[in-house]
Formats: sequence, C-alpha cells, structure tokens
Amino acid sequence: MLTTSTDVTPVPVTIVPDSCQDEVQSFMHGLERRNPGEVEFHQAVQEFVETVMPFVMDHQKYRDAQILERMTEPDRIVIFRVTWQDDSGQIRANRAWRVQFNNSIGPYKGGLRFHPDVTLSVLKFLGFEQTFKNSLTGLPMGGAKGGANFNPKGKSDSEVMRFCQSMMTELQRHIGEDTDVPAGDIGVSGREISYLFGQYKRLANRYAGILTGKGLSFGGSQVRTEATGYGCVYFCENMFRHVGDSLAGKRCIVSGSGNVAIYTVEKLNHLGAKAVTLSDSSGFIYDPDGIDADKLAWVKDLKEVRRGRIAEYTERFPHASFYPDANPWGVEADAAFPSATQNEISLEDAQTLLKNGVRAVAEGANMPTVIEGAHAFMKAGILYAPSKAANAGGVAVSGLEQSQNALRISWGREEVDKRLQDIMSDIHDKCVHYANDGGGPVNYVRGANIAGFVKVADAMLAYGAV
Ligand SMILES: NC(=O)C1=CN([C@@H]2O[C@H](COP(=O)(O)OP(=O)(O)OC[C@H]3O[C@@H](n4cnc5c(N)ncnc54)[C@H](OP(=O)(O)O)[C@@H]3O)[C@@H](O)[C@H]2O)C=CC1
Ligand SMILES: O=C(O)CCC(=O)C(=O)O
Repeated sequence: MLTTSTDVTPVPVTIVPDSCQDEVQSFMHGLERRNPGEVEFHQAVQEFVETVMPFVMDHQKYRDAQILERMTEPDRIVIFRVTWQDDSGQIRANRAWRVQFNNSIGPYKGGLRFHPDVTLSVLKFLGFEQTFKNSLTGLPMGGAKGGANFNPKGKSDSEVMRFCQSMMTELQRHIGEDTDVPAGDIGVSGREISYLFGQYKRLANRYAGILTGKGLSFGGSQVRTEATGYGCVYFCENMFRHVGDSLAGKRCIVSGSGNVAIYTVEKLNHLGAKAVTLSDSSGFIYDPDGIDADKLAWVKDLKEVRRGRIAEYTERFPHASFYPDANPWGVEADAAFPSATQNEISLEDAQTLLKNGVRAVAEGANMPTVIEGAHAFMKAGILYAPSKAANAGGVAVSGLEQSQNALRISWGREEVDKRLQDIMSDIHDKCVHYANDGGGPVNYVRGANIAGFVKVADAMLAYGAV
C-alpha cells in the first residue's frame, strides 16, 4: 500500500522554451535581489514567469509597459502589532500584515491566515497568486492576503476573541467593501470571522460586507464553507471529463483535515469517488474502506467543534491506520488532493505519486507542490490543476457573498452551488484555451497563468503608468 519509489522516466516537455531562458533567469535575479530571503515569494513568481514570459515576449505592448516588473510589486503592505491578553492575564504581542497586492480589476480580496509560520514572504506569495486566481473567477476582485504569526491551536475561545478584536482595531482602517475584503484561510474559520466582524461593526458603527465567510444569520453566503473543497473537486471532474472519463469509482488521497480537506472528501463522496486518507501536522490516517458520509460527520465534529487531532480517527474507526509524522503521498491512488499547506509535496513525493500511477492532482492548498514536483507532473502529462485554478471556488463564492451583501439579498443553496459549478467549469475552459502551444496534454499551469494574467495586464495597460 505504501510505496516510496523515485524511479520515474520523464517525457520531453519544455517548461521554459530556449528563447526565453535568459529573460526568465534575469527577471528572477532582479526579483530575488529586490526581495532578499523571501523564498516562498520567489517560488510563486518563478512558477508564474516560467509560463507567462513567452506570452509576454510575443506581445510588445506588455513588454513596453514593464508589466511583469509592475505586477510583482505589491501596491502596499501594512505591518502592525497586535497586543492582547491571555487567560492568565499576561500581555502577549504578535505581528500582523495585510499585503494589498493588486486592485486593477476590483477591490482587494483574499484571506487572513493565523499560523506561527506566517511571514511576509508567505503572505506575498499568497497575495501574488490571489491576484491571478481572482482574475480567473471572472468576478471583479483584486488580490490581497493577510494574517498574523498567532497560533490559535490550544488557545481558549476567549483568547482567540481578544486576539481578533485587537487585530481588527488596526485592520479596520485599511479595509472596506469597496477597498479590501478579507476572509478566512489557515487558522481562520467561522469563529474568527465572527469575532472580527463583531469588532468591525462596533468600531465603525456600520453594517457592511467588509469580510466574507460570515455566518448565515449575519450576511454569509450559502456554500461558502464548502466552496473551496467542492470547487476543487468540480475542477478535477472537469479535467477528467475533458479526457472522456470521470471521478466516479476513483480512489483518492487527500491531505489536511481542515476546511478544504473536509469538503473535498464530501464532494468526492457525492460524485461516487472514494477518499481514503486525511492528515494534519501530526501525521495521516489511511482508511481502506473509504471515509464515507457518516465517518466524515464524525471528522467534522472532531475538527470543527472539538478541535482534536486526526490520530483520534483510529480510536473511533479501528480498521483505519495512523502514520505519525508522515504524509499520504505514498498511498496508491488515481487522484490526489493536497489540501493542507504550501510545499507539502516534495519532488520525491511527486515522483512517488507518478510511479504509483496517479492520473490527476488537484491543488486545494495554495502552492502545495515544490517547483520541481510541479515540473515532474507537467512532464508526465497527467491532469495537473495548479492551485490558482483548482481552489478558486472559495474566493468565487466569497465574491458571490459580496454581491448578495451589496444587493441585500441571499440566494438559496442550489443557486449558489450552480453558480460555483459554472464558474469552475468556465475556469477550466479558460485554462484549456490558453494552455497548449501545439497538441499534447493540456498544460493547466500555463493555461491558468496566462488566462489570469491577461485580464489584470489589460486593465493595468488601460490605466496608463499607475
Ligand atoms: N479556506 C479557504 O477557503 C481556502 C483555503 N485555501 C488553502 O487551502 C489550504 C488549507 O486551508 P484551510 O483548510 O482553510 O485551513 P484549516 O486551518 O482549516 O486546515 C489546515 C489543515 O492543514 C494542516 N496543516 C496546516 N499547516 C500544516 C503544516 N505546516 N504541515 C502539515 N499540515 C499542516 C492543518 O493541520 P494542523 O491542524 O495540525 O495544523 C489542518 O489539517 C491552505 O493552503 C489555504 O491557503 C485556498 C483557497 C481557499
Ligand atoms: O475567500 C476569500 O476571499 C479568500 C480565499 C483565499 O484566501 C484563497 O483563495 O486562498
């Protein structure tokens, strides 16, 4: 069941054509010099520039406008201290950021992450990717990301509330329904959004859609909780359909056990696939019988209510196994859904997945695959959906939440789910449109990057030198 082979023969697929190698290299040298030590940001830009540079080279208008140099510089970054008091009365201080990356096609939009590993580099990579992801949705949303190096794990509800209230006391100056609309991400779910929204309302004396992912009783949208996971599975189903197949009957491995992972498994079950793994930062569980709806209901309670560890799954379902300090990529599967965090698939993991015959990888997490791993997937010609396309369903439904707030109406569950399906299928088609330079398997990385780029670039060109 578990294998770790690395013996994979790549097929000859060009990632960067010879004619653009020098431009990519010199662009990356400049970016690394201007942003020293920001390795995650470098990685996100490199993955983008490798596929977009040939397109830019072919279009003089983008070259003349220095478009890539401008797009890789955030509009602004706000850095601030968040001081709060823990339950023992001790004063604690954290650092928080909001990276407002690009608002060419709409107000800034993107999540907030609370995790001890949050750095400026991580938030810049996320804000950069968000700009093109939001463009792909077809909705009027610019790109941003924010967060704090605060660890919500092990904190009481009161501590999390005090942290959120203190964070919003500063953040409220920088956001607004036509300016910047944050949402959740790792460590920020319904509980945190509620505390943040309550504090905004109190400070500003306004009831406005300045956050998405709100509770259904105070302006939230149906299906926002499920949207990223559902959207990722819809995108994967679109890729299978494009080659005359479907997810039905496929064996799937999923990492993470948070918001994205849980609703990925739920939608896989709806479509007749079988998810056999989940994980957290302590290790992964393997359930050969599949994580069906009843087991998933237990996982939701474990993670969303009791805030427990995934290892507890094997106490409740003893036929499953727990593998400590390991990830699920050695489990044989037809499709993989990385849904935890960045760089969770190493080159060796990618090679193991390929060796085991994986046919599709759909990235629920942001940038979960190291760049060499992404190259291996592209060269193997599998159905490989990069995060900015595959996980765009979350922000898409956030965009729909903004529309409902602006109109002061709320759509029913079926209506929102139908719109989500249409948006994911539209993103799929845009990727296919821009993907290929002459036959072969669809290169979804190239397709997503160029399709996301064109809309933002054309808006920037229209504004002139701003
Ligand atoms: N929520 C959303 O709508 C969207 C989320 N995403 C992306 O999806 C991914 C997951 O987000 P989400 O589900 O919301 O977050 P959650 O906080 O709900 O869950 C995160 C999960 O990933 C695990 N995890 C986090 N960091 C690590 C790590 N360093 N190593 C191993 N496991 C880790 C967590 O385990 P543990 O509890 O042990 O830390 C947890 O199981 C992120 O990359 C996020 O940016 C993308 C688009 C939208
Ligand atoms: O819903 C949103 O605004 C943001 C979602 C997000 O953070 C992401 O797409 O990575």
